[in-house]
Amino acid sequence: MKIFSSEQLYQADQITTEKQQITPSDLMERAGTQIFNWLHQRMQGAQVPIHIFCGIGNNGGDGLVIGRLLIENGYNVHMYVVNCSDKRSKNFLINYDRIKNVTKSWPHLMTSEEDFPEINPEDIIIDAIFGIGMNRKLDGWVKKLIQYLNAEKAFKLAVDMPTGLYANEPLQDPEAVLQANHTLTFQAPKLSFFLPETGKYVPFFEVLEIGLDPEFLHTTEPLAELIAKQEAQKFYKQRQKFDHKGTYGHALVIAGSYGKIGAAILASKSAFKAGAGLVTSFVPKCGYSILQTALPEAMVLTDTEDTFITDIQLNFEPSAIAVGMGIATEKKTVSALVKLFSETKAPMVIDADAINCISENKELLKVLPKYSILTPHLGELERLLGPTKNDFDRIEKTKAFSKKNDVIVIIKGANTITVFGDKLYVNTTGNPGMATAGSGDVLSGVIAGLLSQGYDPLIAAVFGVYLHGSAGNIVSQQVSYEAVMASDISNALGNAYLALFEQEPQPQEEPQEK
Ligand SMILES: NC(=O)C1=CN([C@@H]2O[C@H](COP(=O)(O)OP(=O)(O)OC[C@H]3O[C@@H](n4cnc5c(N)ncnc54)[C@H](O)[C@@H]3O)[C@@H](O)[C@H]2O)[C@@H](O)CC1
Ligand SMILES: Nc1ncnc2c1ncn2[C@@H]1O[C@H](COP(=O)(O)OP(=O)(O)O)[C@@H](O)[C@H]1O
Ligand SMILES: [K+]
Repeated sequence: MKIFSSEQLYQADQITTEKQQITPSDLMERAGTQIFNWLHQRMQGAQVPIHIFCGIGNNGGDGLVIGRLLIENGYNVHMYVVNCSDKRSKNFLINYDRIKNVTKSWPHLMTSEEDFPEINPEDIIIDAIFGIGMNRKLDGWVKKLIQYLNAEKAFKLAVDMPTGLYANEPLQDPEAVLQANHTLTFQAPKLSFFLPETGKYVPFFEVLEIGLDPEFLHTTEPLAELIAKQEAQKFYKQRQKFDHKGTYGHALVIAGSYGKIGAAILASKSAFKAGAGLVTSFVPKCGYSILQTALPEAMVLTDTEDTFITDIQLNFEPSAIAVGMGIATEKKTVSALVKLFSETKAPMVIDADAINCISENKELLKVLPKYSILTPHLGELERLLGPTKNDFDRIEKTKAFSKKNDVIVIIKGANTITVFGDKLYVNTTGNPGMATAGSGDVLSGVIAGLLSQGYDPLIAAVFGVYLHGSAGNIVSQQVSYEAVMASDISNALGNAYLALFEQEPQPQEEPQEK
């Protein structure tokens, strides 16, 4: 699914009205009707008080349409206009006028704190104050209204976006954002829903299609691409009957130091689980017996040094490499990386301490192989790029880094984002159970396993992140978030592949009366 910017959505709006020969207020009617249908299906006429707060722009206009339809269908509706400015939009005014046709009680005009209504915990609040058109900080009584509503226990439903958030710009005032329980967003999710500083205000959302021009939606390069099952399925390469282990490549995992050999085990095992034909682990000498015991399927090569990596000597040509998990940042390790980066032709995943080595020794950037995949968590990323001001600044700096160095960067987190030049891929799988030691090592192994099977680096990155998160979801459903361990995620990779083509359970039909 595509994530469009607010500018693109305005453009889509305009093209749609032109091509479909409808008025903007017809489009608003569609949008409001979608939300009404959503509510009506769930409420079935229940007389719960619904408080609709409408701004003075088109988001407010949507609120007025929703209110009108609810009133027409006999719901218990209380409408308010958050009258913070005289500049009411044309389509707000059209729908303001239409309210007259369905009720004698005109929406309550709010102009100060004194107008804040009483709301009970069982009531419903609909936030149609601002949507994608918010263009400045909320202040004065409007900010107080948001805080007042946040303090209420009533269920809060946001129209298009929670008021106070921007679609694709950083948050200005965390104390002036509506804490919506649910958001119904039009046509495409917004980038801010997926970033840590802003996404926390959008715990649940659904996309409601409003019939924007399909050609525009199809042909426009989006701000980002959301990767869910439907997208992930397209990446999968079917195995052929006469394939043999050579077909799936020989992955090399360079990892571990004294006390951190587990990183090499987790990554090597995950490369196998992702489908690599052969896996060799390169570790300091101290890791030899540990690896041979823990993972008999892997071949093991060792450094001359006992406790850390100093010189990577190979006796084969790997088809993919994952390097850096638990290798520390000793000077000799940095030299070994310079040599590896300069000489190796295989596609590479660069993780953890290998990223830290780059941050501390910028000369490594000069030899970074093209299309390498870097997999930093936020701490590693800040070390690499320097401090960033906010989530959006971080994305822009990562794009610049990716372009300058011709690499793919995976920003790991709740919604991991893969960055390649200006392209962004936002992952939808994963859960807080995966915030556990070693889960990053598993991801590096998975991506190396995909690379070794011949997946293109960008696809290996995006697909690997999806499968890894999916495995994490499968495990957490079995054992709880708390009990997820990295080795469980690795073990669940097989189920993640199977889940890729599993049919979703169909909703049970209501029993029919005879
Ligand atoms: N294609 C789409 O996405 C569609 C969008 N529609 C709705 O239209 C919304 C966008 O409408 P608008 O562009 O009118 O924008 P909004 O309704 O979000 O409000 C913006 C208006 O309020 C003013 N304003 C902005 N920030 C303010 C602040 N902090 N304090 C006081 N005034 C402020 C602006 O000058 C502008 O007039 C969407 O979010 C959606 O709800 C639908 O009606 C139809 C289709
Ligand atoms: N809250 C979360 N939701 C979803 N995924 C998460 C969450 N926290 C962590 N993860 C995932 O777990 C992995 C953690 O990686 P990392 O921090 O490198 O772990 P380690 O260094 O212990 O191996 C990443 O893939 C990240 O996206
Ligand atoms: K809103």
